[in-house]
Amino acid sequence: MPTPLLSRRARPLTGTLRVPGDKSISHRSLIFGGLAVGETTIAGLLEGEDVLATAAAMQAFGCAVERGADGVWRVHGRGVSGLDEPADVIDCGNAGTGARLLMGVAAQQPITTFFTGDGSLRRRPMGRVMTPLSQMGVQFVTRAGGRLPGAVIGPEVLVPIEYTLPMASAQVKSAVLLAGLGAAGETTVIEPKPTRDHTETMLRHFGAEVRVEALDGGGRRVTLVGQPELTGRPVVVPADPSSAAFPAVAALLVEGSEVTLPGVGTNPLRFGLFETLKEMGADITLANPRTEAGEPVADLIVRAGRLQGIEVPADRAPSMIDEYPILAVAAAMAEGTTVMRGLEELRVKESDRLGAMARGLADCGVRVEVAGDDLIVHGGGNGVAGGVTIPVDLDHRIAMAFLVLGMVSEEGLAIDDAAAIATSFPGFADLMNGAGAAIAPGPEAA
Ligand SMILES: O=C(O)C1=C[C@@H](OP(=O)(O)O)[C@@H](O)[C@H](O)C1
Ligand SMILES: C=C(OP(=O)(O)O)C(=O)O
Repeated sequence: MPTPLLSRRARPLTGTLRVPGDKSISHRSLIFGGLAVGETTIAGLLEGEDVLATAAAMQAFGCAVERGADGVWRVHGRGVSGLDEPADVIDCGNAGTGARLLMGVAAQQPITTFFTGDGSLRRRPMGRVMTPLSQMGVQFVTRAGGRLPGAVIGPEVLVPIEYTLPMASAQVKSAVLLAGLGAAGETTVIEPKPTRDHTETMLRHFGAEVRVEALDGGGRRVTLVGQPELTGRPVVVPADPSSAAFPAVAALLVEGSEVTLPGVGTNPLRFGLFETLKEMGADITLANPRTEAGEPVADLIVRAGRLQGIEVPADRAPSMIDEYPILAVAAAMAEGTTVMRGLEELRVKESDRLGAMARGLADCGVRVEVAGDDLIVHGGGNGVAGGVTIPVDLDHRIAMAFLVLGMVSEEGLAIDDAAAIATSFPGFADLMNGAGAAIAPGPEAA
Protein backbone atom coordinates (compact mmCIF):
# COMPACT_ATOMS: atom_id res chain seq x y z
CA MET A 1 0.00 0.00 0.00
CA PRO A 2 1.46 3.40 -0.96
CA THR A 3 1.86 5.92 1.87
CA PRO A 4 1.23 9.43 0.46
CA LEU A 5 2.50 12.46 2.37
CA LEU A 6 1.48 16.10 2.20
CA SER A 7 3.95 18.89 3.01
CA ARG A 8 2.36 22.25 3.88
CA ARG A 9 3.94 25.65 4.39
CA ALA A 10 6.46 25.36 7.26
CA ARG A 11 7.08 27.60 10.26
CA PRO A 12 10.66 28.90 10.48
CA LEU A 13 12.89 25.81 10.88
CA THR A 14 15.04 25.88 14.01
CA GLY A 15 17.15 23.63 16.19
CA THR A 16 19.86 21.00 15.95
CA LEU A 17 19.02 18.31 13.43
CA ARG A 18 20.99 15.07 13.52
CA VAL A 19 20.91 13.53 10.08
CA PRO A 20 21.68 9.82 9.73
CA GLY A 21 25.02 8.24 8.85
CA ASP A 22 26.62 8.41 5.44
CA LYS A 23 25.14 5.79 3.10
CA SER A 24 28.26 5.29 0.97
CA ILE A 25 30.50 4.83 4.02
CA SER A 26 27.94 2.60 5.76
CA HIS A 27 27.74 0.12 2.85
CA ARG A 28 31.52 0.04 2.63
CA SER A 29 32.11 -0.41 6.36
CA LEU A 30 29.95 -3.56 6.38
CA ILE A 31 31.62 -4.90 3.23
CA PHE A 32 35.19 -4.25 4.38
CA GLY A 33 34.34 -5.59 7.83
CA GLY A 34 33.23 -8.80 6.13
CA LEU A 35 36.39 -9.02 4.03
CA ALA A 36 38.63 -8.45 7.06
CA VAL A 37 39.86 -10.90 9.66
CA GLY A 38 38.81 -10.05 13.23
CA GLU A 39 36.26 -7.59 14.56
CA THR A 40 35.13 -4.36 12.92
CA THR A 41 33.03 -1.97 14.99
CA ILE A 42 30.84 0.58 13.22
CA ALA A 43 29.49 3.59 15.12
CA GLY A 44 26.88 5.77 13.44
CA LEU A 45 25.91 3.24 10.75
CA LEU A 46 22.97 4.39 8.62
CA GLU A 47 20.14 2.03 9.59
CA GLY A 48 18.32 2.63 6.32
CA GLU A 49 16.91 -0.10 4.11
CA ASP A 50 19.71 0.10 1.51
CA VAL A 51 22.38 -0.49 4.14
CA LEU A 52 20.39 -3.13 6.04
CA ALA A 53 20.19 -5.07 2.75
CA THR A 54 23.99 -4.97 2.53
CA ALA A 55 24.25 -6.16 6.16
CA ALA A 56 22.00 -9.11 5.28
CA ALA A 57 24.10 -9.81 2.18
CA MET A 58 27.32 -9.97 4.20
CA GLN A 59 25.58 -12.42 6.56
CA ALA A 60 24.61 -14.50 3.54
CA PHE A 61 28.31 -14.56 2.61
CA GLY A 62 28.99 -16.13 6.04
CA CYS A 63 30.01 -13.05 8.05
CA ALA A 64 28.68 -12.36 11.55
CA VAL A 65 26.94 -8.95 11.55
CA GLU A 66 25.20 -7.73 14.69
CA ARG A 67 23.84 -4.53 16.16
CA GLY A 68 24.81 -4.07 19.81
CA ALA A 69 22.45 -2.63 22.42
CA ASP A 70 24.71 0.46 22.33
CA GLY A 71 23.82 1.02 18.66
CA VAL A 72 27.33 0.02 17.54
CA TRP A 73 27.44 -2.63 14.81
CA ARG A 74 29.98 -5.44 15.00
CA VAL A 75 31.19 -7.46 12.03
CA HIS A 76 33.32 -10.59 12.26
CA GLY A 77 34.71 -11.04 8.79
CA ARG A 78 35.89 -14.02 6.79
CA GLY A 79 38.93 -12.45 5.13
CA VAL A 80 39.60 -11.67 1.45
CA SER A 81 38.32 -14.56 -0.73
CA GLY A 82 37.13 -16.35 2.42
CA LEU A 83 33.38 -15.91 1.95
CA ASP A 84 30.76 -18.65 1.73
CA GLU A 85 28.63 -19.07 -1.37
CA PRO A 86 25.23 -17.57 -0.43
CA ALA A 87 22.53 -20.22 -0.21
CA ASP A 88 19.83 -17.93 -1.56
CA VAL A 89 19.34 -14.91 -3.82
CA ILE A 90 20.75 -11.65 -2.44
CA ASP A 91 18.10 -8.93 -2.52
CA CYS A 92 19.72 -5.49 -2.58
CA GLY A 93 16.36 -3.74 -2.42
CA ASN A 94 16.58 -0.21 -3.88
CA ALA A 95 20.38 0.08 -3.62
CA GLY A 96 22.55 0.54 -6.69
CA THR A 97 25.58 0.95 -4.44
CA GLY A 98 24.82 -2.26 -2.56
CA ALA A 99 24.26 -4.24 -5.76
CA ARG A 100 27.29 -3.01 -7.69
CA LEU A 101 29.76 -3.19 -4.78
CA LEU A 102 28.52 -6.63 -3.77
CA MET A 103 28.89 -7.85 -7.37
CA GLY A 104 32.57 -6.92 -7.00
CA VAL A 105 32.69 -8.81 -3.69
CA ALA A 106 31.04 -11.88 -5.25
CA ALA A 107 33.57 -11.79 -8.09
CA GLN A 108 36.67 -12.17 -5.92
CA GLN A 109 36.42 -15.95 -5.42
CA PRO A 110 35.05 -19.00 -7.28
CA ILE A 111 31.43 -18.94 -6.05
CA THR A 112 28.10 -18.28 -7.78
CA THR A 113 25.96 -15.50 -6.32
CA PHE A 114 22.45 -14.53 -7.44
CA PHE A 115 21.31 -10.90 -7.11
CA THR A 116 17.98 -9.14 -7.37
CA GLY A 117 16.37 -5.93 -6.16
CA ASP A 118 13.18 -3.89 -6.19
CA GLY A 119 11.44 -2.58 -9.31
CA SER A 120 13.80 0.40 -9.49
CA LEU A 121 17.03 -1.59 -9.11
CA ARG A 122 15.87 -4.21 -11.63
CA ARG A 123 15.72 -1.53 -14.33
CA ARG A 124 19.18 -0.05 -13.62
CA PRO A 125 22.19 -0.94 -15.81
CA MET A 126 24.65 -3.50 -14.42
CA GLY A 127 26.63 -3.74 -17.68
CA ARG A 128 28.88 -0.99 -16.35
CA VAL A 129 30.30 -3.39 -13.74
CA MET A 130 29.96 -6.53 -15.89
CA THR A 131 32.28 -5.09 -18.58
CA PRO A 132 35.40 -4.66 -16.41
CA LEU A 133 34.69 -7.71 -14.23
CA SER A 134 34.36 -9.85 -17.40
CA GLN A 135 37.86 -8.73 -18.34
CA MET A 136 38.99 -10.15 -14.99
CA GLY A 137 37.48 -13.53 -15.91
CA VAL A 138 34.12 -13.22 -14.13
CA GLN A 139 31.02 -14.63 -15.85
CA PHE A 140 27.46 -13.31 -15.65
CA VAL A 141 23.96 -14.42 -16.46
CA THR A 142 21.46 -11.56 -16.38
CA ARG A 143 18.23 -10.42 -17.96
CA ALA A 144 18.47 -8.57 -21.27
CA GLY A 145 20.46 -5.35 -21.17
CA GLY A 146 22.49 -6.42 -18.14
CA ARG A 147 19.51 -6.04 -15.80
CA LEU A 148 18.92 -7.92 -12.54
CA PRO A 149 18.03 -10.57 -11.53
CA GLY A 150 21.37 -12.00 -12.45
CA ALA A 151 24.17 -14.27 -11.31
CA VAL A 152 27.85 -13.52 -10.79
CA ILE A 153 30.18 -16.49 -11.29
CA GLY A 154 33.63 -15.87 -9.85
CA PRO A 155 36.56 -17.55 -11.64
CA GLU A 156 39.15 -19.92 -10.18
CA VAL A 157 41.85 -17.36 -11.01
CA LEU A 158 41.07 -13.64 -11.30
CA VAL A 159 43.05 -11.57 -13.77
CA PRO A 160 44.18 -8.17 -12.46
CA ILE A 161 43.33 -5.42 -14.97
CA GLU A 162 43.86 -1.78 -15.73
CA TYR A 163 40.50 -0.17 -16.48
CA THR A 164 39.55 3.35 -17.51
CA LEU A 165 36.05 4.32 -16.36
CA PRO A 166 33.84 5.30 -19.31
CA MET A 167 31.54 7.25 -16.93
CA ALA A 168 32.19 9.02 -13.62
CA SER A 169 31.09 6.27 -11.23
CA ALA A 170 32.43 5.50 -7.77
CA GLN A 171 30.30 2.36 -7.81
CA VAL A 172 32.09 0.96 -10.85
CA LYS A 173 35.49 1.99 -9.49
CA SER A 174 34.66 0.28 -6.20
CA ALA A 175 33.37 -2.91 -7.83
CA VAL A 176 36.64 -3.31 -9.78
CA LEU A 177 38.79 -2.60 -6.70
CA LEU A 178 36.76 -5.00 -4.54
CA ALA A 179 37.13 -7.75 -7.14
CA GLY A 180 40.82 -6.83 -7.42
CA LEU A 181 41.27 -7.78 -3.77
CA GLY A 182 41.05 -11.41 -4.92
CA ALA A 183 43.51 -11.06 -7.83
CA ALA A 184 47.26 -11.67 -7.56
CA GLY A 185 49.05 -8.52 -8.71
CA GLU A 186 47.95 -4.94 -9.19
CA THR A 187 44.48 -3.81 -10.26
CA THR A 188 44.29 -0.24 -11.57
CA VAL A 189 41.29 2.01 -12.14
CA ILE A 190 41.76 5.25 -14.06
CA GLU A 191 39.04 7.83 -13.49
CA PRO A 192 39.09 10.78 -15.89
CA LYS A 193 36.90 12.71 -13.42
CA PRO A 194 37.48 12.18 -9.68
CA THR A 195 34.62 10.46 -7.83
CA ARG A 196 34.04 9.86 -4.12
CA ASP A 197 37.09 8.14 -2.63
CA HIS A 198 35.62 6.30 0.37
CA THR A 199 36.66 2.91 -1.03
CA GLU A 200 40.29 3.95 -1.35
CA THR A 201 40.25 5.48 2.15
CA MET A 202 38.71 2.38 3.64
CA LEU A 203 40.98 -0.05 1.79
CA ARG A 204 43.92 1.71 3.42
CA HIS A 205 42.16 1.87 6.79
CA PHE A 206 41.75 -1.93 6.73
CA GLY A 207 45.39 -2.47 5.73
CA ALA A 208 45.52 -2.76 1.91
CA GLU A 209 48.18 -1.03 -0.17
CA VAL A 210 46.64 1.57 -2.49
CA ARG A 211 48.47 4.16 -4.60
CA VAL A 212 46.65 7.20 -5.98
CA GLU A 213 48.26 9.38 -8.66
CA ALA A 214 46.79 12.67 -9.84
CA LEU A 215 46.42 12.89 -13.63
CA ASP A 216 46.44 15.94 -15.87
CA GLY A 217 42.92 17.34 -16.14
CA GLY A 218 41.89 16.40 -12.60
CA GLY A 219 41.58 12.62 -13.00
CA ARG A 220 43.18 9.93 -10.86
CA ARG A 221 44.88 6.60 -11.28
CA VAL A 222 44.13 4.23 -8.39
CA THR A 223 46.21 1.07 -7.99
CA LEU A 224 45.49 -1.69 -5.49
CA VAL A 225 47.94 -4.45 -4.59
CA GLY A 226 45.83 -7.62 -4.61
CA GLN A 227 45.38 -10.42 -2.07
CA PRO A 228 46.10 -8.30 1.01
CA GLU A 229 45.29 -9.42 4.52
CA LEU A 230 42.61 -7.01 5.75
CA THR A 231 42.24 -6.57 9.50
CA GLY A 232 39.06 -5.59 11.35
CA ARG A 233 39.03 -1.92 12.34
CA PRO A 234 36.83 0.61 14.15
CA VAL A 235 34.80 2.83 11.81
CA VAL A 236 32.98 6.05 12.75
CA VAL A 237 30.42 7.03 10.12
CA PRO A 238 29.89 10.79 9.67
CA ALA A 239 26.44 12.29 9.04
CA ASP A 240 25.60 12.03 5.33
CA PRO A 241 26.08 15.28 3.37
CA SER A 242 23.64 13.93 0.77
CA SER A 243 20.97 13.64 3.50
CA ALA A 244 21.98 16.93 5.18
CA ALA A 245 21.25 18.57 1.83
CA PHE A 246 17.48 18.35 2.43
CA PRO A 247 17.22 20.11 5.82
CA ALA A 248 19.94 22.54 4.67
CA VAL A 249 18.02 23.64 1.58
CA ALA A 250 14.76 23.67 3.56
CA ALA A 251 16.36 26.06 6.07
CA LEU A 252 17.66 28.28 3.28
CA LEU A 253 14.21 28.55 1.71
CA VAL A 254 11.86 28.86 4.70
CA GLU A 255 12.04 32.48 5.87
CA GLY A 256 13.38 33.04 9.38
CA SER A 257 15.04 29.61 9.66
CA GLU A 258 18.33 28.74 11.33
CA VAL A 259 19.41 25.13 11.84
CA THR A 260 22.58 23.35 12.95
CA LEU A 261 23.48 20.03 11.34
CA PRO A 262 26.23 18.45 13.47
CA GLY A 263 29.03 16.16 12.28
CA VAL A 264 28.33 16.28 8.54
CA GLY A 265 30.94 14.80 6.19
CA THR A 266 32.72 17.54 4.23
CA ASN A 267 34.86 15.38 1.93
CA PRO A 268 35.41 17.68 -1.09
CA LEU A 269 34.41 14.84 -3.43
CA ARG A 270 30.96 14.94 -1.79
CA PHE A 271 30.56 18.63 -1.05
CA GLY A 272 29.72 20.15 -4.45
CA LEU A 273 26.17 21.09 -3.43
CA PHE A 274 27.31 23.24 -0.54
CA GLU A 275 29.91 24.93 -2.73
CA THR A 276 27.17 25.62 -5.27
CA LEU A 277 24.72 26.93 -2.68
CA LYS A 278 27.38 29.31 -1.36
CA GLU A 279 27.93 30.60 -4.89
CA MET A 280 24.15 31.20 -5.00
CA GLY A 281 24.53 33.40 -1.93
CA ALA A 282 23.55 30.90 0.80
CA ASP A 283 24.45 31.64 4.41
CA ILE A 284 26.18 28.38 5.43
CA THR A 285 28.91 28.25 8.08
CA LEU A 286 31.17 25.25 8.67
CA ALA A 287 31.83 25.27 12.41
CA ASN A 288 34.25 23.07 14.34
CA PRO A 289 35.92 21.36 11.35
CA ARG A 290 37.71 18.14 12.36
CA THR A 291 38.73 14.71 11.07
CA GLU A 292 36.89 11.63 12.38
CA ALA A 293 38.20 8.19 11.37
CA GLY A 294 39.89 9.54 8.27
CA GLU A 295 36.95 11.61 6.98
CA PRO A 296 36.63 15.41 7.36
CA VAL A 297 33.47 16.58 9.17
CA ALA A 298 32.03 19.88 10.42
CA ASP A 299 28.88 21.26 12.01
CA LEU A 300 26.87 23.10 9.37
CA ILE A 301 24.96 26.21 10.44
CA VAL A 302 22.41 27.24 7.82
CA ARG A 303 20.36 30.46 7.83
CA ALA A 304 17.54 31.40 5.46
CA GLY A 305 18.19 34.02 2.80
CA ARG A 306 17.77 34.93 -0.85
CA LEU A 307 19.50 32.79 -3.48
CA GLN A 308 20.66 33.81 -6.96
CA GLY A 309 20.58 31.56 -10.02
CA ILE A 310 24.00 30.44 -11.31
CA GLU A 311 25.60 28.10 -13.82
CA VAL A 312 26.80 24.78 -12.34
CA PRO A 313 29.60 23.31 -14.47
CA ALA A 314 29.49 19.69 -15.66
CA ASP A 315 32.79 18.83 -13.98
CA ARG A 316 31.21 19.47 -10.58
CA ALA A 317 28.56 16.78 -11.14
CA PRO A 318 30.41 13.82 -9.55
CA SER A 319 30.83 15.74 -6.26
CA MET A 320 27.09 16.43 -5.97
CA ILE A 321 25.50 13.78 -8.17
CA ASP A 322 22.73 12.82 -5.71
CA GLU A 323 22.02 16.45 -4.81
CA TYR A 324 20.60 17.70 -8.12
CA PRO A 325 16.96 17.03 -7.15
CA ILE A 326 17.25 19.27 -4.08
CA LEU A 327 19.42 21.80 -5.95
CA ALA A 328 16.68 22.04 -8.58
CA VAL A 329 14.24 22.92 -5.77
CA ALA A 330 16.62 25.61 -4.48
CA ALA A 331 16.97 26.87 -8.07
CA ALA A 332 13.19 27.12 -8.43
CA MET A 333 13.15 29.47 -5.41
CA ALA A 334 16.20 31.49 -6.49
CA GLU A 335 16.12 34.77 -8.37
CA GLY A 336 17.10 34.24 -11.99
CA THR A 337 18.09 31.18 -13.97
CA THR A 338 20.16 28.20 -12.82
CA VAL A 339 21.80 26.04 -15.48
CA MET A 340 22.94 22.57 -14.37
CA ARG A 341 25.16 20.97 -16.98
CA GLY A 342 26.24 17.41 -17.72
CA LEU A 343 23.54 15.43 -15.89
CA GLU A 344 23.51 12.28 -18.05
CA GLU A 345 24.15 10.03 -15.01
CA LEU A 346 20.94 11.29 -13.39
CA ARG A 347 18.97 9.28 -15.93
CA VAL A 348 20.16 5.94 -14.47
CA LYS A 349 19.55 6.54 -10.76
CA GLU A 350 16.62 5.12 -8.77
CA SER A 351 14.47 6.90 -11.39
CA ASP A 352 15.26 9.20 -14.32
CA ARG A 353 15.90 12.15 -12.03
CA LEU A 354 16.39 14.62 -14.84
CA GLY A 355 12.94 13.84 -16.23
CA ALA A 356 11.36 13.56 -12.77
CA MET A 357 12.57 17.00 -11.62
CA ALA A 358 11.66 18.69 -14.90
CA ARG A 359 8.13 17.22 -14.86
CA GLY A 360 7.53 17.74 -11.15
CA LEU A 361 8.70 21.36 -11.13
CA ALA A 362 6.67 22.11 -14.25
CA ASP A 363 3.60 20.63 -12.50
CA CYS A 364 4.27 23.09 -9.68
CA GLY A 365 4.24 25.99 -12.13
CA VAL A 366 8.03 26.45 -12.37
CA ARG A 367 9.52 27.23 -15.81
CA VAL A 368 11.99 24.42 -16.60
CA GLU A 369 13.83 23.26 -19.70
CA VAL A 370 15.83 20.13 -20.46
CA ALA A 371 18.44 20.72 -23.17
CA GLY A 372 20.30 17.49 -23.92
CA ASP A 373 21.72 16.53 -20.51
CA ASP A 374 21.36 20.01 -19.02
CA LEU A 375 18.60 21.11 -16.66
CA ILE A 376 17.64 24.78 -16.76
CA VAL A 377 15.40 26.16 -14.01
CA HIS A 378 14.00 29.68 -14.15
CA GLY A 379 13.58 30.69 -10.53
CA GLY A 380 10.51 32.51 -9.39
CA GLY A 381 12.20 33.91 -6.29
CA ASN A 382 9.09 33.37 -4.24
CA GLY A 383 7.22 30.15 -3.33
CA VAL A 384 5.16 27.91 -5.62
CA ALA A 385 1.43 27.37 -5.84
CA GLY A 386 1.55 23.61 -5.12
CA GLY A 387 -1.73 21.77 -4.94
CA VAL A 388 -0.45 18.77 -6.92
CA THR A 389 0.71 15.23 -6.17
CA ILE A 390 4.16 14.22 -7.43
CA PRO A 391 4.79 10.58 -8.42
CA VAL A 392 7.95 9.38 -6.68
CA ASP A 393 8.63 6.20 -8.67
CA LEU A 394 10.61 4.46 -5.86
CA ASP A 395 13.04 7.39 -5.64
CA HIS A 396 13.84 8.68 -2.13
CA ARG A 397 15.57 11.85 -3.31
CA ILE A 398 12.67 12.89 -5.55
CA ALA A 399 10.33 12.29 -2.59
CA MET A 400 12.35 14.42 -0.14
CA ALA A 401 13.04 17.18 -2.68
CA PHE A 402 9.32 17.79 -3.29
CA LEU A 403 8.47 17.59 0.43
CA VAL A 404 10.98 20.43 0.91
CA LEU A 405 9.36 22.41 -1.92
CA GLY A 406 5.99 21.87 -0.21
CA MET A 407 7.36 23.82 2.78
CA VAL A 408 7.32 27.01 0.67
CA SER A 409 4.12 26.27 -1.28
CA GLU A 410 0.82 28.12 -1.06
CA GLU A 411 -1.43 25.07 -1.10
CA GLY A 412 0.85 22.26 0.06
CA LEU A 413 2.54 19.64 -2.09
CA ALA A 414 1.96 15.89 -1.93
CA ILE A 415 4.03 12.87 -2.93
CA ASP A 416 2.26 9.65 -3.88
CA ASP A 417 4.43 7.31 -1.79
CA ALA A 418 6.89 8.03 1.01
CA ALA A 419 8.15 4.44 1.38
CA ALA A 420 11.42 4.99 -0.52
CA ILE A 421 12.59 7.64 1.97
CA ALA A 422 13.46 4.87 4.45
CA THR A 423 16.19 3.62 2.10
CA SER A 424 18.48 6.54 2.98
CA PHE A 425 16.80 8.81 5.57
CA PRO A 426 14.57 6.95 8.02
CA GLY A 427 12.66 9.42 10.20
CA PHE A 428 12.97 12.29 7.69
CA ALA A 429 9.42 13.61 8.16
CA ASP A 430 9.57 13.43 11.97
CA LEU A 431 12.96 15.19 12.07
CA MET A 432 11.70 17.98 9.80
CA ASN A 433 8.41 18.29 11.70
CA GLY A 434 10.36 18.60 14.96
CA ALA A 435 12.12 21.62 13.44
CA GLY A 436 8.94 23.37 12.21
CA ALA A 437 7.80 21.57 9.05
CA ALA A 438 4.22 20.36 8.54
CA ILE A 439 4.47 16.98 6.81
CA ALA A 440 1.52 14.66 7.42
CA PRO A 441 -0.16 11.66 5.85
CA GLY A 442 -2.41 12.84 3.07
CA PRO A 443 -3.69 11.38 -0.17
CA GLU A 444 -3.74 14.69 -2.03
CA ALA A 445 -2.48 18.21 -1.85
CA ALA A 446 -4.96 20.38 0.01
O1 LIG B 1 29.74 4.79 -4.55
C1 LIG B 1 28.75 5.24 -3.95
O2 LIG B 1 28.55 5.03 -2.73
C2 LIG B 1 27.77 6.04 -4.71
C3 LIG B 1 28.11 6.51 -5.94
C4 LIG B 1 27.20 7.30 -6.80
O3 LIG B 1 26.74 6.47 -7.83
P1 LIG B 1 27.56 6.25 -9.22
O4 LIG B 1 28.79 5.51 -8.93
O5 LIG B 1 26.61 5.46 -10.09
O6 LIG B 1 27.80 7.63 -9.74
C5 LIG B 1 26.00 7.82 -6.02
O7 LIG B 1 25.01 8.25 -6.93
C6 LIG B 1 25.43 6.80 -5.08
O8 LIG B 1 24.37 7.31 -4.35
C7 LIG B 1 26.47 6.32 -4.10
C1 LIG C 1 21.80 7.02 -6.42
C2 LIG C 1 21.64 6.73 -5.14
O1 LIG C 1 21.91 5.51 -4.56
P1 LIG C 1 22.15 4.09 -5.19
O2 LIG C 1 22.85 4.24 -6.51
O3 LIG C 1 22.95 3.35 -4.17
O4 LIG C 1 20.81 3.44 -5.36
C3 LIG C 1 21.21 7.76 -4.17
O5 LIG C 1 21.24 7.48 -2.97
O6 LIG C 1 20.82 8.88 -4.57
